[in-house]
Order: sequence, then structure tokens, then C-alpha cells
Amino acid sequence: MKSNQSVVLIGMPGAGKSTVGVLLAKELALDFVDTDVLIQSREGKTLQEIMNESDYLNLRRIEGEVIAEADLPGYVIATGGSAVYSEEGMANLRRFGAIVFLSCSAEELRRRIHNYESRGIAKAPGQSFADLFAERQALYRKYADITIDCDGRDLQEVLQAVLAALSDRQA
Ligand SMILES: Nc1ncnc2c1ncn2[C@@H]1O[C@H](COP(=O)(O)OP(=O)(O)O)[C@@H](O)[C@H]1O
Ligand SMILES: O=C(O)C1=C[C@@H](OP(=O)(O)O)[C@@H](O)[C@H](O)C1
Ligand SMILES: [Mg+2]
Repeated sequence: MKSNQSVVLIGMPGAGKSTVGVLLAKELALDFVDTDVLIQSREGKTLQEIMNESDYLNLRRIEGEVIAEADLPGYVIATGGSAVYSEEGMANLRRFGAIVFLSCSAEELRRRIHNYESRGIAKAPGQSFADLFAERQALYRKYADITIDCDGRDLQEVLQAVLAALSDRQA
């Protein structure tokens, strides 16, 4: 029978939440949802359009509303990297299951993200990657039930590490 327990993936843009999330949902026979897609379908706009028409704080506000109102039992939930700015949103997602932080070093992320300024990251204009990384690390650590070190691991290795950590937690 399908489990009602969800898994919530958090971490920096480029950490692999969306990619690993789909693989994880398949392994666990859960549904998959990417909260970025929930935001876009609610607003009828891409994330980039939302940011272009307003600003990063408005995107974070909308994201906070979407994740605070979400009802997602039995899902692997890939969040956007900025979901952790919403305390109410994270409290809601936590109700559905374990929060897994996909942790990557700044160096690894810089290798994966080549378009830092144009990728639609919800950050103050001019905020450096190093500064954003430090600010976010504290938030990811605050909410994480499980932390997976993703440096030097390919997608399959990250997937296996998440599955092992989830099964340890249940044992
Ligand atoms: N462990 C990994 N090793 C190498 N590349 C990865 C890994 N995880 C994700 N990627 C790649 O990094 C990019 C961003 O992944 P994505 O799942 O969109 O991250 P997020 O949703 O956390 O922003 C994609 O091109 C993906 O294939
Ligand atoms: O970290 C961020 O500020 C953001 C990350 C994006 O999602 P991913 O983390 O899936 O890339 C998306 O929500 C939006 O562009 C803002
Ligand atoms: Mg994503």
C-alpha cells in the first residue's frame, strides 16, 4: 500500500533536489512534486517572469504561501532553494515527513551552476554567491532531519545515500 509519509528535499540551487527527487519517488513508489511547478501553475507564470515583474522578495512570499498551503501526504517534495525562508511553509511541509538536506560545497555548486546571475535565484541584487551560500547554510541546517553530503557523488550515489539514511531513520 502506498505510504502517506513524504520526503522533503531542501538545499541550494544545483544541489539536485529536482533530479534526485524524481528518482527517489520512483524508488519509494511515492508521487513526486516540485514546488517550483506548483508556484508556476498557481501564478500562470514562470519563476523568471514573477521575478521580472516584481522582485525576489515577492517570489519568496509566493513560495511561502504555496508551501504553507500545500497538502502533500505520500510525496517526494522537491522544494526550491529559497523555501527555507518561510518558517510557516517549512512547518507545514514537516508535517508530511522527513526533511532531507542535499548538502554541496560552494565549490561543487559553482561547478554545476554557470548562470548564477541569470538563473532566477531569489536573492538580493548584487548579493555574492559566497554570502548567499553562508546565509542559506544556516537555514538548511536548522530544518534538516537528515543531511546528505553530495560532493563527489553522482546521482545514483546520492539516491542510494538518501535511501539508506531514510531506512536507518525508520529502523
Ligand atoms: N550528484 C550530482 N552529480 C552531478 N550533477 C548533478 C548531481 N545532482 C544534480 N546534478 C545536476 O545539477 C543540475 C541541477 O540539478 P537540479 O536537480 O535541477 O537541482 P536543484 O533542483 O536542487 O536546483 C542538473 O543539471 C543535474 O543533472
Ligand atoms: O534558490 C533559489 O532562490 C531558487 C531556486 C529555484 O529552485 P531550485 O533550487 O530547484 O533550483 C527556484 O525556486 C527559484 O528560481 C529560486
Ligand atoms: Mg529544482
